[in-house]
Amino acid sequence: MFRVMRKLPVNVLTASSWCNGYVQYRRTRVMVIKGLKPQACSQKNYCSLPEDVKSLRSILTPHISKIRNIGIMAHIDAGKTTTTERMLYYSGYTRALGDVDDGDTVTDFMAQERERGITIQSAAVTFEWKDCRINLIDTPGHVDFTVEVERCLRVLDGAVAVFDASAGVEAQTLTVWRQADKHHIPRICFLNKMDKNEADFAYAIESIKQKLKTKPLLLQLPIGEARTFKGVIDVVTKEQIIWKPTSSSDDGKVFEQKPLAETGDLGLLKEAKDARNALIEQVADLDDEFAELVLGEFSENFDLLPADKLQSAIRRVTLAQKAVPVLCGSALKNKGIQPLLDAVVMYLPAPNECSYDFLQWYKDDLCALAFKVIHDKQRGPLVFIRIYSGSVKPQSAVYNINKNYTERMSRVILPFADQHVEIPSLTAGNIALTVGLKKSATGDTIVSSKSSAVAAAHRAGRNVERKQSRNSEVASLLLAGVEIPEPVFFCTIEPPSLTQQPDLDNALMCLQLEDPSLKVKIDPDTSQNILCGMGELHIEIVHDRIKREYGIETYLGPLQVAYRETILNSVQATDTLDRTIGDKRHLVTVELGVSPWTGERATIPPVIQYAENFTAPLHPELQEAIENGISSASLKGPLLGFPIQDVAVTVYSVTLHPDTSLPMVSACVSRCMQKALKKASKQMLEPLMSLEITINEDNLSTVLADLAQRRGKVQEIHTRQDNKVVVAAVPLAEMMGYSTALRSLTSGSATFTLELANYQAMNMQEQNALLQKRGLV
Ligand SMILES: Nc1nc2c(ncn2[C@@H]2O[C@H](COP(=O)(O)OP(=O)(O)OP(=O)(O)O)[C@@H](O)[C@H]2O)c(=O)[nH]1
Repeated sequence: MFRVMRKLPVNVLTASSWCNGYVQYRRTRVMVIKGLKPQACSQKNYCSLPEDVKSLRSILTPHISKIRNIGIMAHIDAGKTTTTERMLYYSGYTRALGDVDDGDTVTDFMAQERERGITIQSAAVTFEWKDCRINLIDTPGHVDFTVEVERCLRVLDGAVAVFDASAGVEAQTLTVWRQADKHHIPRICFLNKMDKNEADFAYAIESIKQKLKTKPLLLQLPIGEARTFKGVIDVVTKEQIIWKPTSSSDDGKVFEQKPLAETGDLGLLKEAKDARNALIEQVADLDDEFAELVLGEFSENFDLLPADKLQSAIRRVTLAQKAVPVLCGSALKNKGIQPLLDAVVMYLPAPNECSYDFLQWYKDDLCALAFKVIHDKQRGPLVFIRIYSGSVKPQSAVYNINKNYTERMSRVILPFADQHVEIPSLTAGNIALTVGLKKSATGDTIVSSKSSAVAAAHRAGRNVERKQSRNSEVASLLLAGVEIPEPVFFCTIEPPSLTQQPDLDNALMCLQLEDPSLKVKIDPDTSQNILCGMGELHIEIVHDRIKREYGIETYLGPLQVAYRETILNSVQATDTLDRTIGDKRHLVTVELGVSPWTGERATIPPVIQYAENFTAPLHPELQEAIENGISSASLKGPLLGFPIQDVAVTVYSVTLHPDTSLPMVSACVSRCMQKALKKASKQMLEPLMSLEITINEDNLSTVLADLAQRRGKVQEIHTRQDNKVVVAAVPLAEMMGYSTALRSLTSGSATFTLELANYQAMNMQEQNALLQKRGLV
């Protein structure tokens, strides 16, 4: 029935740590699903549920308790891809074991994409294991407070952490582990590469204890070491599981599982009993219900304790994140993956076992999070959504809270195996691929209607209709979505010829939907496109993607820091605009004042107040025109034209000739505000970054000396394992090329993360130097 799916290893460049300004290029294997066009299609490229595929039918409407939304996280090269591939193979998702070694080039990849009009990356693959539906969600390999990682972790209910058993916990494992801690995600550890000569089970366990500060629950012990590694002892059931090649295949599908008591291997049996007793004691320490059971009925002989009682207790402590089950195997040698899948089903939570605060606001209404957008050249954007409550149906209108926009979801698809199965509806807990949502971007929250959002907001104690409600605070409250940091770098981007401008605009629009940390603006003076991103390499990667994926060779202007401007004193101004257009006289006089805003939180849109003597209630359209004028003036500060921050505007009076149009009012307000800003004492604000560098002690003094030259202020130096961790605040302007500089200072042994802390006032000397550089002093 299914066409063969082949996984093509393709090297592409992916951005990892985008929002910290520190991006690493990495070669990633992208899953390309071949034979997309199903055989029994009701419509082109779509397939209704094939009648003869019973298993499909059974998993299309699983009970929520039978769903697992999981991710696989790992340090680079720990075996994430190989493990995932085996999972897909044993579940029947793929028909052949994929080739993990590098092979095809990016060009081949692009050719594939062109040929079929779509590339399905492994953003979320759905497969069946036992009677559960597993949605495996891709998590990026390199992570550190990134939008990419945030969006993935946001939709995961559980995760498998894969380790190289010869290396134990590596740097990136620590980072992803911390991220998962932050999102309270229950985990299972898989010690991979047990076939390697250097594999060391005990060492890996110790490093999990020491470095991750967690309690590993040894659910398995390896049988054999390195080349002789052939299987595992299941500590919970006291069984041995041995993978033996058959005469026809060595794909690991066949394995032998039997109680150790029957094998006659007394050594292994003793090992299993000791490990089981230790496990029971450990779990009893963490779970009162289990402790009662063990100390009562089974205190004399733990051997009599049924495996299912122990499994239930392990599940409870795993979900409570008091401990982490550990399994082992060798993905490459096809050993240990089926028990790992069993453990995913058994110990990781179903969506209804995870608590999400915002669910109470929506009750049974739809609430879903768009977590990935991919572009299909024929069908437009395909949006992956995680449904938290309610359900989605094809041909239904949905409301996007972030965009304040209602749009139609034309199709709901389950990307199952190599088929896109159209489904009539999908309920809470599921991951769906939707067609028709043209404006929805990564991180947006989708609900059934605007009134449903308003009702949810009321339940959450907020009023969505209020003017201030579109601010990010309320949006994130309603969505519990992904927090998108403000871009801190920008540059101009131009197509090779004006005829390609529409193509470039389209490419930029598509990329923005996929990557919410990328922003594109138009320079009002030059009409050039301005690309705003989170770091030097973020912008480089966007540049590269436009070339590779859209075939446009663009030119980037010099990279610049996104400064802001503010004022230090209160000033008033008056302005009059008097123009006659045709037979109409547009006459308006505006009087307003600007002053520094001293609220708790920094604000970019100016805080607008109306003077008390503004007696007559303003017509809403006139008010909108006035406020439009204020916001347009605030985008261009009086010093260098950067946006204004922390300014309050008081409108004293607006006097109009009856024929005056609203755009004229906006223009006059804008001009008057610019006049006021110019009169005030002005201050440049620069982005201040918080920097964390992990280095070995030998490099500490060199790195500190370099930081001092970059106007960095060291806030803390502490020890992490054998390394020193330096925490500092450094102006972004001093961090250009830091990745290369740090590499050369430490011979490549250091790593760093960079995050926007806030905007700080520049001292007069620095400010003058900057203005001088721009020829303004
Ligand atoms: N010996 C051994 N090698 C393995 C095992 N699993 C994976 N490898 C090898 O380790 C290398 C990296 O494996 P991948 O599966 O690509 O690891 P990854 O974590 O996905 O790597 P990135 O995507 O680059 O982060 C490949 O050469 C694999 O063949 C294993 O169980 N044993």
